[in-house]
Amino acid sequence: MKQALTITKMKKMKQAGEPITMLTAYDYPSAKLAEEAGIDIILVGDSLGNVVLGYDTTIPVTLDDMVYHTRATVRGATNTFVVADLSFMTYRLGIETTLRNAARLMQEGLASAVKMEGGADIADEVSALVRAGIPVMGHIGLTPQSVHQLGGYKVQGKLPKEAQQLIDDAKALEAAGAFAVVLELVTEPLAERITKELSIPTIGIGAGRACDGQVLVFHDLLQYASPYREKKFVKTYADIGSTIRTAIGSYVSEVKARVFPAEQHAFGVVEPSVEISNLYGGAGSAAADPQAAQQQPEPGNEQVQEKELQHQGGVKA
Ligand SMILES: Nc1nc(=O)c2c([nH]1)NC[C@@H]1CN(c3ccc(C(=O)N[C@@H](CCC(=O)O)C(=O)O)cc3)CN21
Ligand SMILES: CC(C)C(=O)C(=O)O
Ligand SMILES: [Mg+2]
Repeated sequence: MKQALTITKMKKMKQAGEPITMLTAYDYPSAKLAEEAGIDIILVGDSLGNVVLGYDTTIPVTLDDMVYHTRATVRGATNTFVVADLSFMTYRLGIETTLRNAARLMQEGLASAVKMEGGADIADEVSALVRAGIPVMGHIGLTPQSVHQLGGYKVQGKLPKEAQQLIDDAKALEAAGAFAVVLELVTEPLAERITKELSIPTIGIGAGRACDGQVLVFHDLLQYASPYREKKFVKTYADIGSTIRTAIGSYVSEVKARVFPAEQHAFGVVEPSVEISNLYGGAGSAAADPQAAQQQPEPGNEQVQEKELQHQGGVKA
């Protein structure tokens, strides 16, 4: 069984130029499959608000939602480094609240680390968590919890002033002790520059090819009923959405047409040829006694038959 990644090994991977792979997953089966596929890091992202809870944004996601999903995810991926998002406002109400909330993700959710959106503005919160032994992954660029402030899900850092702010934010996170930084929806040249200037790994989503790692959302890359499946930053690796839709459609048609359930899916249906031949000690004797072979057991008589079988077995032994 492979060993879970550590934050020390992630830094070594950056130095060695070995890409780090991260995938969001929100529950037991998706985490299990991601671990089996060899993913380096699982992120229990607050994007679960969009893809599994059906909200328009990540803002309604609560800390309870995150704890619940993190715990389920960790149960499915016991040998993978699991990072959990601190949800909207859970790290903006002071250091003490931030520590308490992150502690819940670690103790109740069993996460290995937390992620939070922001740069220099949350450096104090980041360093307080790190001092408390909680590894922190930063997240800058498009920060979806601020979607209303940003005016939409747009590429960030296009203007020189904005780009400089993002570089400063990345450095502030590194100085505060973050072990990695997610760069979301920033231009490739900016992501390259930040990646070069940091000693900690950058993990990109819609941030181009130069990052030390990449992250995508489970439901996006698998086209699993995701609202973001056709975006430029996503690549579709499978279309399980249409596989599921087609399969459920077949189930519906077969039930409507009384094709399913068939005889093999039902209990207590006796196939005389099999049962009777067993009763008389093998296919040969059943064939030798055509009257016995035709004998139909009465419905609900299975128990009696089973006793007879046992008796036969006892006599033979
Ligand atoms: N399923 C899922 N995947 C995600 O990647 C994701 C979420 N949910 N929820 C939270 C945020 C929202 N995200 C988004 C949402 C929309 C765009 C988008 O429409 N981008 C435009 C770029 C617009 C521009 O050029 O400025 C695009 O066409 O890709 C990007 C990221 C990323 N995050
Ligand atoms: C897209 C990633 C970085 C994220 O924060 C999430 O899935 O919530
Ligand atoms: Mg998130």
